[in-house]
Order: sequence, then structure tokens, then C-alpha cells
Amino acid sequence: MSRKKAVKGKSSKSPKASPSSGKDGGRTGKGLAAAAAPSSGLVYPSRPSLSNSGEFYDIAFKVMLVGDSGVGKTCLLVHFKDGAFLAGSFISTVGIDFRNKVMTIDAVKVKLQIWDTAGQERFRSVTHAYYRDANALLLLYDVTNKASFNNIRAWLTEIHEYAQQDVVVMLLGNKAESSHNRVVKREEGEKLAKEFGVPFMETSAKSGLNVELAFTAVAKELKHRTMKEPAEPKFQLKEYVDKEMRTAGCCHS
Ligand SMILES: Nc1nc2c(ncn2[C@@H]2O[C@H](COP(=O)(O)OP(=O)(O)OP(=O)(O)O)[C@@H](O)[C@H]2O)c(=O)[nH]1
Ligand SMILES: [Mg+2]
Repeated sequence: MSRKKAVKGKSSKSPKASPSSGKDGGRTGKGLAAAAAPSSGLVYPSRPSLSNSGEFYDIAFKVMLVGDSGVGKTCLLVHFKDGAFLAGSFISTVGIDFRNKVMTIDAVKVKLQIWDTAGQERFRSVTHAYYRDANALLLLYDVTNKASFNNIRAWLTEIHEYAQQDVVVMLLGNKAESSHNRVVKREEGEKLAKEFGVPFMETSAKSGLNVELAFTAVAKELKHRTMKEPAEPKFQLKEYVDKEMRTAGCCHS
């Protein structure tokens, strides 16, 4: 298989690249107005490329983080990318931003281009434009904020309206380490996810709980969908997530 190398710079030079709002992975949210309309989702394995970290990759996908303002989308992405937690004052994302990460999935280099959207209502019309090119959506609520959980149904309606029909959706209950402030039980998240037929896990951008697993699981699903051998059994995302969480005794970072 030919291997792509990721292009260094703020925005990917891949012809299929999505727009960036400014600094790669920054929390600035700058450049929203200048962001071009998003183009297609997938970068196919036959086209060699270089990611912006200078790493080669075989295949690329677009993953979008959505959910109410303050649920921890930016922190989740920063933890996944840098292993750090952004403590202190909350800097709400303006518009949309993205960061890339190359992961090795079953010996295949998978580049995830992860779009971090603003949860604030006033940016909704901007973020809608990006849904149709997303291959996967991580939908977050905050276990310490009931309203963010109650809004999940509305988010799912929005996803249904704007995203591709076969988009991979995963529900994440973030801030799970915050036991004293918790107002949404784990079982409530599980029940809602079951109702909508989507995989679910609780995460913490602070402790790192399940952060890697959430992104690995969607990367595996997308990679299997695209590169499945005829004799290979279908990858079962929900079973994979459940098994991984059981193996780790519910908590891994
Ligand atoms: N305790 C705890 N706090 C968190 C966690 N994740 C994020 N936070 C805090 O929650 C606040 C909001 O986090 P952000 O990641 O900026 O939220 P967001 O979803 O990106 O918000 P918008 O950009 O406005 O949509 C910040 O003060 C974070 O420090 C977590 O896992 N645990
Ligand atoms: Mg944010």
C-alpha cells in the first residue's frame, strides 16, 4: 500500500482537506470568517500524503466534536492530541477549528482530522455546513450539567438533518471524574444511547478516562468500513467499546 505523509502547516494541503479556523489545534477559534466551505470527507488509501505533524498516513477521516458549550469538546481534543488538560478559565471556541492526529490501527496509519466545533447557539449555522463531510461525530454532554444531557435529543435531530446517513455517531458523557458534581447517572447515558442505537462511554478530559478509546473506536470503525477484506467479519463498534471497557474495568486513559 502506498503511504501518504501529512503536510506540515495550519491547514492540510490535501485536496480533500477541510478548512481550519487558524492556529493548528489552538483554542483561538480565529479565522472562522475566512474558512472555506468544507469539501469531501474521505482521503483514499491509494493517494500518498503527509500529515501536518510530518507523519505518513494511509487513509484519512474527518471526525467532528459536537455538543453544548462547556461540555468539554476542546479539552477532550487537547487531551487526545497532547495528553494535557486545559485547567483554569474556560475559553469558549469561536466557530470551528481542527487538529490532526495519526493513529496506527491494525498496522494501518489512520489520520483523523478532528473538527472542534463551537457549542454556542450563535455558531450553529456555521457548524451545520461541516456536518455533511464528517465521517464520524462524537456527541458530548457533561455529566455535571443536566441541560447538556437533555439537549442530546436535539443534537441527534440536528445530526440526522445535516450529517450523512452513514455517519458514525458515539455518545460521550464527559467530566466523569467529577463525582461530587455529577447529576447525570451513567445508566441514563446508557439508556439514551441504547434508544438511539449508538455506542456510549463516559469520558474525562481531566483524568484521561476513555479519551484514547473514544477516538480509537471510531478510527477502527471507519478503517474497517473502508478497507474490509471480503472474508473479514464486520467490525462491531458497540461490542468493541463494551469489551474494551470491560477489559479495563470501566476506566482507561
Ligand atoms: N472536571 C472536568 N472539567 C472539564 C472536563 N473537560 C472540560 N472541563 C472544563 O469544562 C470547561 C469547558 O471546557 P471546553 O473544552 O472549553 O468546552 P467546549 O465544549 O469546548 O465549549 P465550547 O467551545 O463553548 O463549545 C473548562 O473550564 C474545562 O476546564 C473534564 O473532563 N472534567
Ligand atoms: Mg471548545
